[in-house]
Amino acid sequence: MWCQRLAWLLRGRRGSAGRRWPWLPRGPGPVLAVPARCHPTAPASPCCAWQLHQDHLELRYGSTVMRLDFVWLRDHCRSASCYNAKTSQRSLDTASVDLAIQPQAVRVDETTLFLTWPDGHVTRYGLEWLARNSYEGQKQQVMHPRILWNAEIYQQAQVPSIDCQSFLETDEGLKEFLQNFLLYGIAFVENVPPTKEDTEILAKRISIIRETIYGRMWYFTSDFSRGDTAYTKLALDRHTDTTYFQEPCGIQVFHCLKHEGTGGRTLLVDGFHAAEQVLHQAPEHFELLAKVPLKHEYVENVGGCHNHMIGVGPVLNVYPWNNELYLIRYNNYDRAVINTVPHDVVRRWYHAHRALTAELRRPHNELWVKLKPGKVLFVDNWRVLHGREAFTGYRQLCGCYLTRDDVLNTARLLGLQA
Ligand SMILES: C[N+](C)(C)CCCC[C@H](N)C(=O)O
Ligand SMILES: O=C(O)CCC(=O)C(=O)O
Ligand SMILES: [Fe+2]
Repeated sequence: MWCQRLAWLLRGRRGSAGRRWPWLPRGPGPVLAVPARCHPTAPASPCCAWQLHQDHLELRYGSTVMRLDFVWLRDHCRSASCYNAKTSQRSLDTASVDLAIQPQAVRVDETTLFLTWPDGHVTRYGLEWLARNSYEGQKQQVMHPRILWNAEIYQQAQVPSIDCQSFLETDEGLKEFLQNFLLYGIAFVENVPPTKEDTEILAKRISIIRETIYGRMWYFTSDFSRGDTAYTKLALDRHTDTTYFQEPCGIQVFHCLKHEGTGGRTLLVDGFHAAEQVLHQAPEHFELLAKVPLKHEYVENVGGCHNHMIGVGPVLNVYPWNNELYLIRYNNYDRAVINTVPHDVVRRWYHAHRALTAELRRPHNELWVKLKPGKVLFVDNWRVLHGREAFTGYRQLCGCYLTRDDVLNTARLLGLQA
């Protein structure tokens, strides 16, 4: 039996105080009868214990109990022949791993798990690395630390705007800006010269500009030059943009270059805060909004502009392993005919949508700001909804969309979790 060849060694984290445990081979099925215990030498020290099962290794390290599949373990060997540390790429051909592979020997010392495979290859795994990278470890973490807000929470936090020069010329300024942006989903840069060119320089400092049917850097006024209500003086209810793209734009940049008139304030609402309220009040609504796929559509035939875009996806998008929200698609103007939902679900979906809308419309969730020349707003279009009050007079905005991956890339390079 393979399990008889194992080194039956169980050690406390401090190594030498470890004890041997006789683990009885039992043929197929869970092999282990004796529960693994940990024997730390110091009472409060984290400890490590392991147990072998038919297809996985159960490893307890500190407070994390990990179930590590043998194929997964072989696939994640970081030895020089399996992994190129220079490029951080796997060299091992995963398809060459026997899907019934089992380790021949297991050993754990205070920092490392050692596995010997049937061909003699030895893999070492740092215990800290396993705790961070195992499913169980990942489940306990959030991908994106955030502060969900309503108007009061945001205002009380007194999140500062970042000065343009510090944003452009110092890593500290850029990092502070990105930290605010990641936490709240909105961030401001001030003292920016009110031109499209200067706004573009700002955008390029953190990302690559995402060119769309609206162009790269866009200007817009209420001239109805495009077939969309944004190009009028009408009020716009809270929404996210480009819901009709298969991948909605990640970030939207707004710079109001001119407004001679009244009204035109910008409305901002934290979509994740509202969704979280729905989750607590009625989890079945949350689940429907996260499961039911819908289409959004953009049909334009104005002047020389002819476009037809369709995007498919649920209103709420969550990571399945921890239920963490990562994208809200909410635009009642651009929502297409619902033809992807069977009749016995559609009414429940409308109830769920109503519950979310009611949350999004609670006055205490509304943050109203008047954009002024010189103050540039960055909005996480995967999280924060924007809208605007109707206005009079001449109002000109410029801005652009940014590719999300590149904003997060910049944040990670500055040491932020993104
Ligand atoms: C920002 N800019 C004026 C260029 C485009 C506006 C797009 C408007 C569209 N209804 C949507 O929500 O996606
Ligand atoms: O005019 C505004 O302030 C915003 C309009 C809008 O929603 C957009 O351009 O995406
Ligand atoms: Fe918009």
